[in-house]
Amino acid sequence: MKKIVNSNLIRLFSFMWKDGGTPLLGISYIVALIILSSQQFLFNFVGALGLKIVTDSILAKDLHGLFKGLIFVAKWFGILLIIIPIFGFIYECCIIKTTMIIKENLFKKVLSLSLDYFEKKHSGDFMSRINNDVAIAEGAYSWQIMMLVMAFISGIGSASVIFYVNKMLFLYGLVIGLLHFTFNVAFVKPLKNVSDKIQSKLSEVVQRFSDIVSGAFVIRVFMIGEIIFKKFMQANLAVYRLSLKRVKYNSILAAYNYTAGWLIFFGQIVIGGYLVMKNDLTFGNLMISVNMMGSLVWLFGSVGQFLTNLQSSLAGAQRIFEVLDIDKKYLDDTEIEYNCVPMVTEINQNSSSICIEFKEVSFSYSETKEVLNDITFTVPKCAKVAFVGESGGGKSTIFKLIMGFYKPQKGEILIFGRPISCYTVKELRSLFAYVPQDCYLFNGSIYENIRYGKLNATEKEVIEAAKKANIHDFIMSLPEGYNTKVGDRGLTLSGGQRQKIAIARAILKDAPILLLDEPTSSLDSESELEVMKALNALIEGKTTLIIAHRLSTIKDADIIYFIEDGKIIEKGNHNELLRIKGKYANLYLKQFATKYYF
Ligand SMILES: Nc1ncnc2c1ncn2[C@@H]1O[C@H](COP(=O)(O)OP(=O)(O)OP(=O)(O)O)[C@@H](O)[C@H]1O
Repeated sequence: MKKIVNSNLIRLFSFMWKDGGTPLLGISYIVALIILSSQQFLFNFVGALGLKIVTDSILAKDLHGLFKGLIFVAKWFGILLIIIPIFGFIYECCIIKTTMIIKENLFKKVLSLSLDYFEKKHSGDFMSRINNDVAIAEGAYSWQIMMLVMAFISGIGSASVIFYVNKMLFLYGLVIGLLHFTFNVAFVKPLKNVSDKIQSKLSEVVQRFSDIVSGAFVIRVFMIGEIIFKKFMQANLAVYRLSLKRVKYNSILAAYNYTAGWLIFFGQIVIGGYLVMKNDLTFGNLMISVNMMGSLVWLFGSVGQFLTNLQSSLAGAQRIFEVLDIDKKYLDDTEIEYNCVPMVTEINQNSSSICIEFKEVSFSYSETKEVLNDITFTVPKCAKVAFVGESGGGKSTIFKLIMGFYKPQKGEILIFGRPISCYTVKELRSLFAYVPQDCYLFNGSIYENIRYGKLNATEKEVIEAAKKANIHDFIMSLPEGYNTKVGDRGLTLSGGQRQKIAIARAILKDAPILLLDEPTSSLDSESELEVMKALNALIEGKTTLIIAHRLSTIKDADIIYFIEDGKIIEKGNHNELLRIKGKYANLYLKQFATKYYF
């Protein structure tokens, strides 16, 4: 536990020095931390000295001494009142900057992760870590560390002053403080346990919220709102019950601390008063000791709680570090894994008549099930090649391998005659334009969304691409035209309009290979026709790989591969496949009959 506290704390502080931080930030933070943590002791000390001067002067009927005490207090409080806000401001600036740096590092890391990682994790988990855990971790380097340092400076400083004033009162403070510490520490573990449980349930609550946003459409169509709500309420109620438990512990502790504080105070007055009566202590020194005892008792009473709070915050930091430390194998930088020196020569797209070649490729996501089984095929340059077959056959997996998201366990994939392992990720991805089933539109304008295809495209190029994709007239009919903002996930546009924007984006990219993953599957026949027109503009002169369930869209393909259980079981063009009366013909006739029937 100690090691985790130490290493996570040091790592949190390290963001002030490196990975975006600077020595100036680190030094400013430490100086501000020390000054702010000393403020309580300094105020108490100045106040206590002032009180001593004033009470001793009152008892001696010394008016001059009374004024001296007043001036002393006013001078030092004035100085502190100027210094503390300045360093408070510097401290807050350091905290805000550090949190920004941590978020920046997290964002960069999540951006660099491979598709594989996202396919296995719930997006709500990332959201929870970025929102909740960053805020929790911030507690560690903002107020928790300050409270801890403050308790130590104040407690040890006060103990020294009391020791100097009177040994008996010091002994009383020490014994009573240790008893106080023991009682408070008894609550630390149960409080920590309950806080940890609340944290993990809160993450579940965030995930449920993420479900109702991302799955808004499905929830409504399937009318599963009630069941999703029940699941949310399970987590929400758990947070409520655990929070009540925490409140119960905190209430008992607060009542004890309040009572104990007064009893300690009275005990001190009684012992101190006795010493004053015996002339072993001046009344002024009793005042100093009364003022200082509060800090000593505070140190003993709260250090356990402060350490626990710090530990909880560091658990939040640990969850952030888990993301930052995700293994290299999950980084979207396959060349690290492929262990192949990238070629320095330009990719020669004209050197071969074959665009893509799979040579006895086998692949599985896990050890239990082989998804592609010794698959061999070619895609000639500028051809339109379709992949059809039953769901789960491995069609999308072929696309993922081509784009380098995964590497095959066996066999070789060549693109323009060059092994995929010898491409850098940048080289490889520049070869493809991709139109998925359901296009993701980023928060922002339609113009920005199309321009993601080519970041340095001119306005003319963007408009040209939209015209080719047959979406320009629609965009111009919107009140704000190309500047129209698309909502989160592009929900304000129809499926067909979103697809056409994705096609315009792909046209703008002007890549030699097109990957179309069932681009019309979610559309009605009218929109399908429209999108197919747009696709024809995109396909012209390119090598096109298309996954299709609706066979009407790929009748004109040069080659059709029928995939089943990770194997190619039929190959040919539409007419050839119909002639052999195999699986393709069967599927086509089924779809044709359905269409005819309806
Ligand atoms: N990230 C993943 N991790 C583990 N298994 C996966 C993953 N993605 C796909 N699979 C599994 O691999 C198999 C092939 O999936 P794939 O998506 O390639 O099929 P498909 O032919 O494209 O199906 P569909 O036509 O339904 O899109 C399926 O059994 C699927 O469950």
